[in-house]
Amino acid sequence: MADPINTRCDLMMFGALGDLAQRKLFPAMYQLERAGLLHKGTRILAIARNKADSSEVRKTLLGKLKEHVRKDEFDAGVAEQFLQRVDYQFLDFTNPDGYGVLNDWRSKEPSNLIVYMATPPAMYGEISRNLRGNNCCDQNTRVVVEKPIGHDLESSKVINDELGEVYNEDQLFRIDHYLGKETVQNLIALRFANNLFASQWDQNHISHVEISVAESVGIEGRWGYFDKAGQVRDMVQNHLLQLLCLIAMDPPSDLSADSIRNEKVKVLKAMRRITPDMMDTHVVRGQYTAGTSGGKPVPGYLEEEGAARGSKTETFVALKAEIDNWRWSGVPFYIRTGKRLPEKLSQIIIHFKPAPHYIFDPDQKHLANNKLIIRLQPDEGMSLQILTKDQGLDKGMRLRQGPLELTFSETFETDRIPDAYERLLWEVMKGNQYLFVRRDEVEHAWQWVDQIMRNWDDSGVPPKRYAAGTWGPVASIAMITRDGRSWYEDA
Ligand SMILES: NC(=O)C1=CN([C@@H]2O[C@H](COP(=O)(O)OP(=O)(O)OC[C@H]3O[C@@H](n4cnc5c(N)ncnc54)[C@H](OP(=O)(O)O)[C@@H]3O)[C@@H](O)[C@H]2O)C=CC1
Ligand SMILES: O=C1O[C@H](COP(=O)(O)O)[C@@H](O)[C@H](O)[C@H]1O
Repeated sequence: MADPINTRCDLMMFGALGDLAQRKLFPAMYQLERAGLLHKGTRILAIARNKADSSEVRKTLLGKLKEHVRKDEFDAGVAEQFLQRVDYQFLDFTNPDGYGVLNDWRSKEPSNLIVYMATPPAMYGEISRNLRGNNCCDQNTRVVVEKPIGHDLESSKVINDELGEVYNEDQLFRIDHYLGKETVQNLIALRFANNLFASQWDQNHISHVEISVAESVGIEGRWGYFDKAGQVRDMVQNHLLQLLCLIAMDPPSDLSADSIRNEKVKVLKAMRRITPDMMDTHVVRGQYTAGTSGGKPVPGYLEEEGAARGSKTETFVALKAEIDNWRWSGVPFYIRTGKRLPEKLSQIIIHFKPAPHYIFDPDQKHLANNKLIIRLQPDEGMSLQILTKDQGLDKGMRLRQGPLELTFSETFETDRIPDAYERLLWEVMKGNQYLFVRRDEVEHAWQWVDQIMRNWDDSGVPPKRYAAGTWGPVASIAMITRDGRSWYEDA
């Protein structure tokens, strides 16, 4: 068990009554309380624009904790203790004159301050200026901002500039919640603690890599947000490119934030631009139509609540990415992500090249490459597919493929895997930036995805349809089949 934070820090939560705060952030802080990790003096100021008082908001938060914390992890006593830390302040974030009360709250018991902006990103600059204008922040303030930062490179620069006017880079904690997932951090351990893999991790030994992040949910009532974003901005620009970087980066010299971030940036810079002539072979965009999910009928994207007719926003994308550097030359990274796919499943598959000289049954040659399957969620673990001799006198030297299997929950008898936001909030309190994204990472990632979206805008070609409950448009299967390969579950 980790030790509680020994320096007190207080938290101002902007957007405290929004979806993210209620569903993820308060439950995560409740879990830190349950684990005894919060400093006993830590206070939380929930800030939103609903006119309410602290006791009403505590009641609302209690209801949300009951809804979003697993039943066997909910303890009324811990919830009560946690909610005692919470005060509420209503405020229109755009009104600079309202921020004085925040300063009063802060100066009652000064401490290190964390400002969490669970608000639309366009507000980050204004909130920051208003905080500074009212002396609510200083050089020790840590500021947490959510993704996506902007909707393209240009708008992200504006937001980053606005944040940079008030805070130094070492005060900024840009969230990508995938970096808070235990299994994603495990990629660093897998690669750099096991020389077995480190020595095989390049184009000499790996033929291609697959990264799939499939969601069974649709857009969950978030049409207003999602239709402006789409799956590339919502998932690829951040989560999938971060996964790709962790798989592709060179070994960092240590575990410091900048060593890791420097290596990730090198990968992003080496990614080959996808030009208009590559769109047919390297990119597939899709949009779901009516179908089924969990055995029940579900509407298509254009029939979701609040939908506008004729939207071309993608709910699925498959990409063939290439990294032009010494390590990865000629090794495609096939990535795909979508909503309303058959199941929730995030996995990375490393396909190793076959042995240089094959001596077994020619009919079995297709089996002859090892695969490392890294399951990020659910059923976290990994499996190395290796070839052995089929047992029995009659089998000769026939081969069979089987797994060396590591399922974390079984092998390590883990009680529970903490939610990403628990880890991330805990790291912010400790002031560790290694699981957060630096400005140049965000901007290089935008640069790469922007050209894809520009190509879509220029061509005007609509997304390909796929029925909810299927693995995306058939074109995504054709994209990988053309290279003589298949997505792992089809193999
Ligand atoms: N929800 C999610 O699952 C995820 C969200 N994010 C990011 O997190 C951030 C928050 O998202 P989400 O919680 O979904 O958004 P919501 O719209 O649900 O919440 C935003 C909150 O900010 C408040 N707000 C907006 N403008 C003002 C204002 N001028 N004055 C006072 N309050 C204001 C809203 O109040 P009101 O309700 O009155 O409008 C609401 O409480 C976004 O940056 C999003 O991209 C990232 C990953 C996942
Ligand atoms: O950031 C986001 O992530 C979720 C998927 O996260 P996961 O932890 O459940 O895999 C996605 O549904 C959402 O649209 C996106 O904004």
